[in-house]
Amino acid sequence: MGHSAKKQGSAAVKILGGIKGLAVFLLLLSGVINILALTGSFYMLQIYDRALVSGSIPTLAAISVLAIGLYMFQGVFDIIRTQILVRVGARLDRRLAPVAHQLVVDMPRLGYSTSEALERGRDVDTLRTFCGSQGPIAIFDLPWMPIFLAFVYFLHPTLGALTIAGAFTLTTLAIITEWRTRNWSSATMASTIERNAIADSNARNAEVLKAMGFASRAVARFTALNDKHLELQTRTSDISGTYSAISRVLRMLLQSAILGLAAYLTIIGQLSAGAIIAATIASARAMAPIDMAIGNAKNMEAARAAWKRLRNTVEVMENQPRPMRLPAPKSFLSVEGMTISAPATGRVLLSDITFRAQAGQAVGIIGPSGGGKTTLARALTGIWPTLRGAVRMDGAEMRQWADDARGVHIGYMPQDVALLDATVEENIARLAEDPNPEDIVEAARAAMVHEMIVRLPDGYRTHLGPMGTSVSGGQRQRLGLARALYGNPFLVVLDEPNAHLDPEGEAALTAAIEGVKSRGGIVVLIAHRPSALQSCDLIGVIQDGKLTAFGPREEILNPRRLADAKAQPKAAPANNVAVNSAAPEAGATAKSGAKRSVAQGGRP
Ligand SMILES: Nc1ncnc2c1ncn2[C@@H]1O[C@H](COP(=O)(O)OP(=O)(O)OP(=O)(O)O)[C@@H](O)[C@H]1O
Repeated sequence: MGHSAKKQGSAAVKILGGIKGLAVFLLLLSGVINILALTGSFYMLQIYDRALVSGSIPTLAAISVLAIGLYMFQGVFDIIRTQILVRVGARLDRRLAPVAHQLVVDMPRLGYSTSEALERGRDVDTLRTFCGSQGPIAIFDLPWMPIFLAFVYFLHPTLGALTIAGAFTLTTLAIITEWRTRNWSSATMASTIERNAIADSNARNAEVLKAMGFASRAVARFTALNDKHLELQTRTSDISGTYSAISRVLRMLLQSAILGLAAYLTIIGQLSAGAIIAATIASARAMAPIDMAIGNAKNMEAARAAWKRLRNTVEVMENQPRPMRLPAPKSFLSVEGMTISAPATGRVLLSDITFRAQAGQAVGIIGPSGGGKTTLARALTGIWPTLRGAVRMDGAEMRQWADDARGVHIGYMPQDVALLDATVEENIARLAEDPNPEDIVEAARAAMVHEMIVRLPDGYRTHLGPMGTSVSGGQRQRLGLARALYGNPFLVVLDEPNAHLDPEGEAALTAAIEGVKSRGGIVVLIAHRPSALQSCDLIGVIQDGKLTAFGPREEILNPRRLADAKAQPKAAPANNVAVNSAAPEAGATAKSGAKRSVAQGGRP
């Protein structure tokens, strides 16, 4: 507990570095503003008890000039305070936005919905907006309340006692408001995420909804969640609105009570006439921050929750070790007893996978749908961490590389290639700031997509639109291949790269694989169609989360075995035949094959 509190403290210190000093300054500035806010009360006292009694116009003029001067000072300090708060908000935003966005990028990969991830990004907005609102002003004014209480007490102890009782009641009300809105606010937040996740999913499936005419049902599903969200929001607003109204009424009641009590004290000769108004003004001013805090309870709670989440995020990010820079890998890839679980559910998807490939080799991974091939690709590229065992490049485990440094040596083409909302050039060069055009063209040529790109309206500078939707499925895959090959990475993982490819595209793919092999890279190719496996030296079969066979291609894709498999009556689709039928048998030999190939450094 103590340890984690200390860590949280250090995260907070890091974010708030420099801002804490400003907060102390703001607190002192608020003190000055609050003292100056007594001007009105003092003015009343002086008018009634001095100017009117003496009947002196010069006294009246002098008091008035002094009061105007003090009011102006108060105004100037108020402006300074607001401007500082806005800048504190901006500074927090500048510090937190990159961390929050890093989280937005990381969360979907770990099984969270994109809308939940985006909500974390909005936390920064919430915090910044709060800094520019009345909320922090109320917080900075609250500690100075005793000034006004003391002033009223000084006028008459009974008036002071009444004001203190009022302040106590209103503070209790503020605490109850905060406590009552807290749970509702988090429920409202959860419902916002749920509703936005459905909106996001509907938007992504727009074409399917239109084509098969179930858009209205999708809208109805969204509407139901939206109704739930609105109900929660209404309740939260009802609660804070009710308490805000109660607090306002109480405040008015208190003000009248003070006026009445002051009048009574005047009648019985214990108070001057000027003190009646002075006491009323000062007590109203004492209550103002509490009232403001209650009025802003919803925003305060939202900001508090946002701050807590962001602070925890910073803490997690801060505690990640910063790995040392390693030399570029150039010899081998080894997977050693690797077990992978789904980050979101913890379900084991791949267990005890072991194989090895040397520089210049291509490994084909085949197996039935849902067997775990994509999971393997995610593990090899460091997208998902290993639960047990390790993936190593030249002996160094994936986590020993910082993401940026490792990524340079990895080319990855996912099953569903989605491109960034950027130009062709930026997409291929992985958003590199000042990429070498020759490298981009080299990657494009290797993916045989250069000719296609130069025919686009703006060539390499063509903007691809959201998710790269302005190019065809096949073109997108070839651009994805070019991006994977950019910078000649050591390990190129291609997840069913031939799914949308025409014969020309397949030829490009084969040439690209040969290219990577000849320059001493390693290709891991996940494929359904055996035709794509020609360039592979090794083949692994992944079934039910296990590597059931691994060895030289000729051994695993034995033509006799294939023929035998085809002859079997229950043969599945051609591309799965080799996998489904040959695997168990191959598994027996290839498991030893796998061991042999590991022992021999992966050479067939
Ligand atoms: N993000 C995820 N969270 C939880 N389970 C997952 C996730 N992704 C995949 N799975 C599960 O892991 C198993 C393996 O999936 P994977 O995508 O690796 O299969 P695959 O062999 O690539 O299949 P295909 O050939 O159809 O692409 C499946 O049972 C799937 O339901």
